Amino acid sequence: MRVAPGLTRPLVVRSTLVGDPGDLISRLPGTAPYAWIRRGEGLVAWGEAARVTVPPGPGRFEWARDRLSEIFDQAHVDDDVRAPGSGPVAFGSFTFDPDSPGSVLVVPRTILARRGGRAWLTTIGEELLDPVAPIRDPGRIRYGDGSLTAPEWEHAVAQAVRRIRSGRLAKVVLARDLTAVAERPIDVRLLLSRLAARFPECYAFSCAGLVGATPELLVRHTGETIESLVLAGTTARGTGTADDVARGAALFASEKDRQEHACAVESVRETLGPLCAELKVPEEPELLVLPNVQHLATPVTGRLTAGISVLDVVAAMHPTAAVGGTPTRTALEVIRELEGMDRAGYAGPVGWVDARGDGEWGIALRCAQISGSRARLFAGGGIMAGSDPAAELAEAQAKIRVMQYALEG
Ligand SMILES: C=C(O[C@@H]1C=C(C(=O)O)C=C[C@H]1O)C(=O)O
Repeated sequence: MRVAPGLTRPLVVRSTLVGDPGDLISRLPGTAPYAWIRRGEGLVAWGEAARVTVPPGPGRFEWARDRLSEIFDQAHVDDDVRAPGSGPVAFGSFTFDPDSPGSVLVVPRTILARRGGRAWLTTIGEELLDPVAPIRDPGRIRYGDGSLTAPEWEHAVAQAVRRIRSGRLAKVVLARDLTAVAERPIDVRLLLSRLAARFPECYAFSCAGLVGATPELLVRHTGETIESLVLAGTTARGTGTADDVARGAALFASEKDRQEHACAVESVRETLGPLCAELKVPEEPELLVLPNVQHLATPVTGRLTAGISVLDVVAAMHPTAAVGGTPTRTALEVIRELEGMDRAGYAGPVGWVDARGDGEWGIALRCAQISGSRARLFAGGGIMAGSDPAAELAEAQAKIRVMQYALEG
């Protein structure tokens, strides 16, 4: 754990109600912004009061929770707001693979939040004046292959299908990466504002260089209540209304996609069941229509038995079969073997947690890892016995377009 220079421990935290701050993203000063926003509500943050660098390995979520509790328990908190996300908050990103380095929790120095029509400001230590630097366009973007070319990735999908047909596993999610190089440094705020405007249904997020707009809520924890939105099963948007509706109906009727979705819902039911006194899982999925794709979606709600942190729920749930596969352990082996890359934060949990243990965590999809003028874009899809490599490649490309749009407008 590291406390920022110039700050004393214990941290001195103050949350106060403020007038409507307008568009939250426009208030971000520029360097290393943090964000979690949906439909104009959520949290933006900047600066760094403390950082927990999480070592890889089993038990990493519990380890991170304990280090964070040490910081939060000692803090002097003056909180007039008393809402989920008021008082000290940590933003976090965990790698998909427990054995990969790069998981982190950061307690920002300044947080601006809006929830249910109220807005508040949380500051740690002395209030700093953070001038908002103008947003700059990154200029032309040049793309390149990541670890695998498109044909190599199709080949990996075909191999996954063979492993599934041989009975080794029922489902595996395979992903690929693309590289992007801009003419100038990439301003995360530009990506966030484009994503939030175009994908208001999704959670626009930014944490430690991982930026995206995910439709998939891993878990929202408020008091005793938890919510999750399970996604799996995807089709493209149509060329017109009739085509759009027909594609949605075909997705809903597709046995392959319904089975793929059922795997994801089952993995969530199995992990949340033991934690909940009550768990509601609808019998049938809904259709979630996004600007680029349509998904089968199941909203799950539950009431927790014990007062546990959202990080404990994340620990139990990750990786769901929406991004890993069924059975999980075999799917992880196949992913490591066939993808030829480290997913880093892609498909890992990303979100925030407060000192009460409330928080919101998504699965980091439709995202890119940004570093200066470079980006690594990721997307994938669930592979079943009936998957067609060319169709899977097209689906991954449709998903990757989210971040291409964020970069290019
Ligand atoms: C793996 C991704 O998305 C996941 C896979 C889906 C699918 O295969 O149908 C749908 C939603 C997500 O759970 C991605 O966006 O990269």
